[in-house]
Amino acid sequence: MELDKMDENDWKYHGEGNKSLVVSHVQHARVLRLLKYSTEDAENSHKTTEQAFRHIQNIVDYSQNVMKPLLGEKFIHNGEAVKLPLDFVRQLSLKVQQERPESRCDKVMDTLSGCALCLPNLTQLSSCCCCSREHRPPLCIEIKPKCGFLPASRHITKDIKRKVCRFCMHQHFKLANGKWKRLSHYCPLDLFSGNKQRMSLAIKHLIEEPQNNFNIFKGGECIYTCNDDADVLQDLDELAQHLRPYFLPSGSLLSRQQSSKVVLNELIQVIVSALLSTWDCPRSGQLRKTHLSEGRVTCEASLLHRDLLRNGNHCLPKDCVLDKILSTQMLDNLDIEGLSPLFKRVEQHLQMFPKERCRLQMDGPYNASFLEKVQNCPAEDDGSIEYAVGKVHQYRVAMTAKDCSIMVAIATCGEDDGLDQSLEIQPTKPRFTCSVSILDLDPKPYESISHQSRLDYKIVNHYLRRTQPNNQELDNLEELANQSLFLGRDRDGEDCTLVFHPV
Ligand SMILES: O=P(O)(O)O[C@@H]1[C@@H](OP(=O)(O)O)[C@H](OP(=O)(O)O)[C@H](O)[C@H](OP(=O)(O)O)[C@H]1OP(=O)(O)O
Ligand SMILES: Nc1ncnc2c1ncn2[C@@H]1O[C@H](COP(=O)(O)OP(=O)(O)OP(=O)(O)O)[C@@H](O)[C@H]1O
Repeated sequence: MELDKMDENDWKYHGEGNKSLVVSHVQHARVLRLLKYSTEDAENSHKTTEQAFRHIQNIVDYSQNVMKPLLGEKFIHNGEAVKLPLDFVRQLSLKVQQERPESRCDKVMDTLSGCALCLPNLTQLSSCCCCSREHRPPLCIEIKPKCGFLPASRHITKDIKRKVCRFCMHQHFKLANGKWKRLSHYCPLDLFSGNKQRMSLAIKHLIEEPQNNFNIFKGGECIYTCNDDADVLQDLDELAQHLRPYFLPSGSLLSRQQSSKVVLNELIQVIVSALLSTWDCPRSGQLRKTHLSEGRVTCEASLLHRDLLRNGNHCLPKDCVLDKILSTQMLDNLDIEGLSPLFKRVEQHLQMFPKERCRLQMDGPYNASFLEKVQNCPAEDDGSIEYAVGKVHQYRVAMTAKDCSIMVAIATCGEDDGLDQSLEIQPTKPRFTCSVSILDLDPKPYESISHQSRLDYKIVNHYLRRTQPNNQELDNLEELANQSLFLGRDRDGEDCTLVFHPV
């Protein structure tokens, strides 16, 4: 990419989240990820290009030096912080504006700094030689799985948190607040269970109600996502028509309705296989497995039949993508309730000794020493600031793993195609090669921990009110709220990307 010859016509809108907007190159498998900020911050922002560049470089460092060792080399793709010509960025912003979903237009793209993150386009298989010979463009499935376990911390004051997972409780809160109009029946604990039946159902529920947890791309174009108009149900038949050439032989005599069922089912099986694959030893019969303790793998809100939940196999092949994400999420072993007093200890320490912020790496740098603090935090609280900081760092890393996305790129391949480093799955069915990546590995700001505590309270309180009126636990919650450690302003009114808490 020649930075001095950037032309907005070579780029198109690809997608966006809460903090960044992504454009893809029309020919090369590259994307640019540009930061966004709220309109009020646009007026007040006095950030220099150097600060913006540092912010993006921090994201790169965190992904490379912290998340990559934890999640596995093979799933993480290095990005590069780049400085773009301002004129190009302004033209690009105008060009993509009309493509943006209304629900994301409360924030604007950063057109002031010219800084961005350049990444490989993960919706396109990078290591597959067969695409050149195949007419079918690669498919890519993006899943934002969210938190896959029930907390077991002794600090938990609300028993419901040991029974119903955060995602399922959060659904009710989101519905009440108008974020979504229908409940998703997806349960992350089913996806992370390692049990193929449970995983298949989890993916079926994602397809039925994708919200912001599921997208499908074909040849790099998004063909299936959540409708901005949440009243409209997803068109599964249209999706099946897109998928038909990949999963059904061309002469198939099945009716349209039958074939829809078959292809969606095939898609689900391919996704399950990819999520369970251990890239290093795909055909080894002796895969190591990660077992979770029984109580932590089933959510009472999941729609699955209790027998399946009780009797199923609950383990993930060691080192598959779900295993890596789950074990990183589980670095949060105190729950926000156990972390809050430690966060307060750190806050007080920093108030007394502001210069310690740097030594303790509260905002980075994200280097080997930061990772060392995460990995070698003492097991027991010895009352030290080092312990508190270690747990805060672990919690932030876990938050990143709870909010990342998985990209499963698949392509069909002919009989004689080589497989390179991608993995052949389902050898007896139409043949696919597949690559799995993890994206959105940004550091979560230290300050966001106070928001997490308030949000946790709101989600649980709302869920209990909704499902168990007149519950004694609510009185305890009220009391807890009054004693709340965090009296700061709610993030609902302050969330923004370019606040530049130096991360
Ligand atoms: O707190 P959660 O679980 O609602 O997660 C937020 C996500 O909401 P979700 O529940 O997935 O719809 C939220 O996603 P959406 O904007 O709702 O698509 C963001 O990913 C947010 O991260 P960040 O603050 O932008 O870095 C996420 O916030 P963090 O908690 O990761 O900071
Ligand atoms: N390297 C990539 N290749 C292809 N698509 C990408 C890539 N990075 C991001 N995307 C697409 O852009 C979307 C937004 O990116 P991303 O999730 O990083 O944004 P975000 O603002 O950090 O999200 P969040 O709301 O979780 O904070 C993704 O959901 C994905 O569809």
